[in-house]
Parts: sequence; C-alpha cells; structure tokens
Amino acid sequence: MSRNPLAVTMGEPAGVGPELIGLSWLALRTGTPCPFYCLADPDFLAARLDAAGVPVPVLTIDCPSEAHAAFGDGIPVMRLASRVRSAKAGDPSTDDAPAVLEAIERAVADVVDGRACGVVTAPVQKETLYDAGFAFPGHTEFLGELARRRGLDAYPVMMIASDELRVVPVTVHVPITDVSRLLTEDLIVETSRIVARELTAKFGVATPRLAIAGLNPHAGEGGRIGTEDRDVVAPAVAALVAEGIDARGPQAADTLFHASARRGYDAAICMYHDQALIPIKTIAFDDAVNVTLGLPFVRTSPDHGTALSLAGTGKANPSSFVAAIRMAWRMAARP
Ligand SMILES: NC(=O)C1=CN([C@@H]2O[C@H](COP(=O)(O)OP(=O)(O)OC[C@H]3O[C@@H](n4cnc5c(N)ncnc54)[C@H](O)[C@@H]3O)[C@@H](O)[C@H]2O)C=CC1
Ligand SMILES: NCC(=O)COP(=O)(O)O
Repeated sequence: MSRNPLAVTMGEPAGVGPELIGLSWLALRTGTPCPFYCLADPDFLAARLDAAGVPVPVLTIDCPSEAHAAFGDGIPVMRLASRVRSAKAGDPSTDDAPAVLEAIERAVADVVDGRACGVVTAPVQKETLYDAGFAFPGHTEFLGELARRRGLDAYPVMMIASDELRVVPVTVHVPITDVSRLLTEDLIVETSRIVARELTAKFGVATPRLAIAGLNPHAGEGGRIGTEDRDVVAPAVAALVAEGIDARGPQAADTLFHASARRGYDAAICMYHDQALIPIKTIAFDDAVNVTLGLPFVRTSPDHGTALSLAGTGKANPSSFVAAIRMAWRMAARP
C-alpha cells in the first residue's frame, strides 16, 4: 500500500466521537480499504469502546506508517502526550481540552509533513473549548491557522456535502445580529471562487454552477425588504459572472432547496449558518459530510456534533463518520 493513511482525531472524549471511530472501523475494515489511524489516548479509547459495547481492539502504533499493517486487526492509535483526564460520557470538561487540541494539531503536522494523506476530525464540544481559552470558532478556522503557522496559504471555507445537495455558509459561527454587518461583496466573491475551484479539483465537477442565496425574504424585493441583496449580494454575483463563474442570484432562499431546484446547481452559497445547514441536515443528516475547502490538505468530518445524550451508549449512527472517512480517502487520491 503506497498511500499514507488518514489521520482521525479523537474529538471530545465526552461525546460520541470515540465510539463512532470504533463503529466506523467496524464498517471499514473490510471491503474498499480506507486505512486510518486515530490520534487519541489509547487507554481512554479502549475503555470507552468497551463501556459502549463496541468490540474493537485498540492497537498502539509508533508511527503512522504502521497503520496499514495494523488496520486489519484493530484501530491503530498514535498516543497523544496529553492524557484524557475526565472523559465522563455526556459530561465534557475543560480538563480534556489539551488532549482534544493536541489531536488536531498532530493530525495537521502529520498531513503537512507527509505522514498522513488527509485529516478526519471527530466532533468537539465548542463551548467547552471556548471555556478553556480556545480562540477559534471551530475546526475550520483553527485548521486554517495551523496551516498558516506552517507557512502554507489557507482560506478555509466550510462546505457540507451529500449526494443530494452541497451548501456553503458565507458567514459561519456568528450571531445572527452580526450577519448583515459581516456580509461583504469581497467575502461572497472570495468564498464562491474557492467553491468553484474546488468543486472541480475535489469533486470533479467540470463547470461548476453556483446558486447564490439572497439574505432577505424574497431576496429583498428590490431593496424593499432589506438592502443587502441589492447592495452586496447582487454586485458579488455580477463580479463572479464577470470572472466567468456560473453564478446565479441572489435567489430567494425559500425555494432554493426543493428537489427540482437542487438539480439546477452544484453548490448553494448561503449567507448564514442555518440557511445552509438546515436544508442539508433535513435532507441528508445521516450521510452528509463537512469538508473544509481552501486548505492545503484534505479535511472532512461528520456533519453532526458531539450528541452528548447518546455518548457511551454505542447507539449513535456512524454513517456520517464513515462517509467522512470515505470522502477524505477519495479526495486524497485526486492529483
Ligand atoms: N465539527 C464539529 O466539531 C462540530 C461540533 N459541534 C458541537 O457539538 C455540540 C453539540 O451540538 P448540537 O447542536 O447538540 O448538535 P449534535 O449534532 O451533537 O446533536 C443534534 C441532534 O442530533 C442527534 N445526533 C447527532 N449525531 C448523531 C448520530 N451520529 N447518531 C444519531 N443521532 C445523532 C443528537 O442526539 C441530537 O438530538 C456543540 O458543542 C457543537 O458546537 C456541532 C457540529 C459540528
Ligand atoms: N455547524 C457546523 C460546525 O459546527 C462545523 O464546525 P467545524 O468545527 O468543522 O468548523
């Protein structure tokens, strides 16, 4: 096997991530191989899998290149320097923030230094990380920062992708009262450029079609219901078209996501988080994948969060996690 394995981060120890890594291994150990290793505290991971009734061996490895040989027998784990200290299922603790963040940092180091072919992240408990002093809204922005610290260009863009729909929020983890102020022509144009470029590079779409959603009801009714669509979104669409990008909008968001509308574009560029994530999580919660565009490496994750109430039960559905691993493996194979 010549390709490097995928690096999978442990995520929030109190969430469903650790047991979903085990359930994903069970789903992926046979059939089309997507070998991965996990960056985790192996003692914690083994204990959580055991408690959740997920019968998967945990095998400590010394370097990612050992993952291929180990993968058939269990989850290969690279041991973190930080131990998981609290790890009560369903009860996140800031004590575990160092381990959570070390896993992400080590995964990026592995992919940038050529030991891994891509990064798949398990969900983190954002509020807990914020309480511990984490200064980024989420993985998306943190991964961009880690790439830049390594001297690499990064303009991270969040896309949630499924077979039925791909969506991109232009503003992401910001209060709804800030959306109008943060939405600029430049932000819409730069985000859409990256989406158009990476639909070709990562998804093989030869001539990407972008649907640009309006911000206001009915895309503003010519400025009568809010001025942002007229003054910000429409000029951004014109600039994209002038660059030769097939962008249409601003389109009324309420009629952008039904089945026949979805056949008219390859990605919907949405103005705020829930405008993008409500439709895709309604249509494809079980198999949609969060993929970060604009990074110098492949990163995917499941579309869901830590699902604390399911943690430790072994009952969380691993299908989005499995889809995230498969997508990362496919993307990493592209030239
Ligand atoms: N990439 C990441 O690290 C992400 C992290 N989060 C974080 O997760 C935490 C919890 O967020 P919520 O809004 O509660 O979303 P959530 O996705 O954790 O849960 C929402 C609902 O979906 C259910 N659910 C989630 N995953 C499931 C699965 N695999 N199988 C079956 N049911 C599942 C949960 O039980 C809950 O009813 C927050 O701190 C949030 O920031 C949320 C999304 C992505
Ligand atoms: N709601 C999507 C989400 O929270 C994903 O965040 P990230 O941690 O992947 O940046």
